[in-house]
Amino acid sequence: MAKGKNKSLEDRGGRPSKGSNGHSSRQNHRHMELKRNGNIETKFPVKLAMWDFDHCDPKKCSGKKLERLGMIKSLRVGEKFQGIVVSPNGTDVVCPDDKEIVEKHGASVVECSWARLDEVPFNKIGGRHERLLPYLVAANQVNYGRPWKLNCVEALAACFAIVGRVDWASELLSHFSWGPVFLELNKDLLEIYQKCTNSTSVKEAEASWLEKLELEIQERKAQSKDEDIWLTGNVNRQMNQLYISDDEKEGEEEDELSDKSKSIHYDSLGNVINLNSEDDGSNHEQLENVKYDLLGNII
Ligand SMILES: C[S@@+](CC[C@H](N)C(=O)[O-])C[C@H]1O[C@@H](n2cnc3c(N)ncnc32)[C@H](O)[C@@H]1O
Repeated sequence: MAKGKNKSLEDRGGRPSKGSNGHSSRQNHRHMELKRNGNIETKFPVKLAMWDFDHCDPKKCSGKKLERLGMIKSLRVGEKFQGIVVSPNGTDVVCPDDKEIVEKHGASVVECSWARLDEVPFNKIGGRHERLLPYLVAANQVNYGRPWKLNCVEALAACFAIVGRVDWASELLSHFSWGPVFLELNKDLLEIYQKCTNSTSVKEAEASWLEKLELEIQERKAQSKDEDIWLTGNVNRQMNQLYISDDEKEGEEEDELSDKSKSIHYDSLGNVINLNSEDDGSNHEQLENVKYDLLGNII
């Protein structure tokens, strides 16, 4: 047990500190350890934070990995964040004009499951600068090749890259074997977003990119009448297997999609909007059979 000045409030009989999930959390102990080691908040040039709802397996979760590395701070429900909050609850998208806020106050994310967003008390978290991300494609092993649904480290890196801090984005992603692929995969698009100014101009750039993609898809479909490459599935996803270490493969988080996904469609955040009514979302077995096109639609 901790002694003297290292004793936690809990050890001293005070009220246990709580994480976002309301538990007296191991994270706090980890924070104490990191503080004692002098590691916390010294490992990244700006503040990184997350509200962690403990929906994911700690071994598989990018936010938790950043926490283990001493790079990100866990926030409590009720606590607000001054910097950019990259969140599904945003309305505007991250834009280069956000650079000053990012450099001054940092960036945060909401560590939760995409399938359980309705359990997140968005009114009790967040801040003045909540932002969506524009169209970008995930490189993580769970949602590889899938647009919009980035994991936490990708979301933070995307925010940094859009405001022109690619150096910070690279540094964050360098801790994940697949991480650098995120910047490669999205290089052209990130360069386009970096040339924008405000949220409206990023949305316009996104719209014209999506239009271009849609055209490419139509052209490819027309060209491949006999030999339909779309039937071969998400080529990006297959390629990604090359980048995954055995450790990470073991740690893969299952997606929340069911085998009834042929009738699933997504909104602009990649959320399911017409899940078959009798589907309780519990059947994960067919995940590997789910294929996406470049717009994130199930094919
Ligand atoms: C839903 S969590 C999933 C985390 C995942 N389990 C992991 O290992 O990192 C991903 C978080 O990243 C941020 N994020 C990812 N993609 C986003 C987007 N397109 N718009 C806004 N926020 C996004 C949000 O904070 C979101 O809650």
